[in-house]
Amino acid sequence: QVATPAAKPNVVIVATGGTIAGAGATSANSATYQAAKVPVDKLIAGIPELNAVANVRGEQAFQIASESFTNEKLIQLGKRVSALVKDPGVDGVVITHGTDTLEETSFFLNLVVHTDKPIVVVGSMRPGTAMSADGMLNLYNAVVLAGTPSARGKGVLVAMNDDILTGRDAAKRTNIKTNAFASPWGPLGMVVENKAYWFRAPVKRHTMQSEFDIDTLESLPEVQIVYGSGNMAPSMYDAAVKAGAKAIIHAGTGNGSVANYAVDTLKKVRAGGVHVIRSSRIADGFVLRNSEQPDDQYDWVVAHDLNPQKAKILAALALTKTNSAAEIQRMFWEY
Ligand SMILES: NC(=O)C[C@H](N)C(=O)O
Repeated sequence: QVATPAAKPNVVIVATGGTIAGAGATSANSATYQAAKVPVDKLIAGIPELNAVANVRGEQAFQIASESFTNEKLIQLGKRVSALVKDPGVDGVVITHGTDTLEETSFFLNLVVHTDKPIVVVGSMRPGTAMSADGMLNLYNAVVLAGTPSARGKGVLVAMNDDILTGRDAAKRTNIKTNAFASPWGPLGMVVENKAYWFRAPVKRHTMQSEFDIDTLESLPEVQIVYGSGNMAPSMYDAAVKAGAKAIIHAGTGNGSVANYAVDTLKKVRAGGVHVIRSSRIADGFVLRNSEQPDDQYDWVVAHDLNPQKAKILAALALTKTNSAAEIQRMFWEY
């Protein structure tokens, strides 16, 4: 009796642009190129091996370098992904994305799309025209992962440089090398030769367990980041408030520390109804309540292990639900 081959999974690639869709003048241009040039159908046609692992079709959501993402684009992308995963004919979704803000988008989708189907965000550090371009294998691995049943229920995933990272933690650590992405808590696993190997699973709330739902979201409150350093200008916080921020992420030095000459300004910001959330500018930051500053007394929030750009995403979503600092802090512990 001849075994019938397992049906190939149906995977949709939603393209947004980035270097994975980039093109350089010569094959030696690995760092000088134009992002967001190659359309999704050409990306797919460039990897005929995809046909062996999944039934793939592409959609072009945007064609931008990801530094140009906005809240409106995040919501538009989230709604499209949410609609796709509701389709019983779709087994998984891959999103091709620039690497600059890939970590924000992957965390956002991890928080707002209610599905246990694999959603895999992927990018590349070199354009497809460069020697040793990384986009082809990254995209191939992402499609393999999106069609892998064991990838279900693990939240949004990031497939870069053979690693499987959680969309919650994945962060860009360098702007030139192909091993650009890492998580403070390590990868979940690896994709090697069409197969996903798992070594850990996420424990924070995501997707199906999330209280945030893209289907009920139409906009996000303004949140801005102020970068901490020596010789700060406290007026930067006032400028963020003037720009309409409903929360300010303080990307502090070390423990999320605040310069003594800036504390009064931040206390005034809080007194004016804008939330203050202490994160850290360092890689792998970990900010504890009442360390360095009396957060309880000032009614401030700490970002826990979330870097400033990820804290910005969660703070914006939190503000769609509550204006209580205590409730916002609960969300930073749980997601
Ligand atoms: N590697 C990349 O994708 C960088 C590019 N600036 C982007 O984020 O779109």
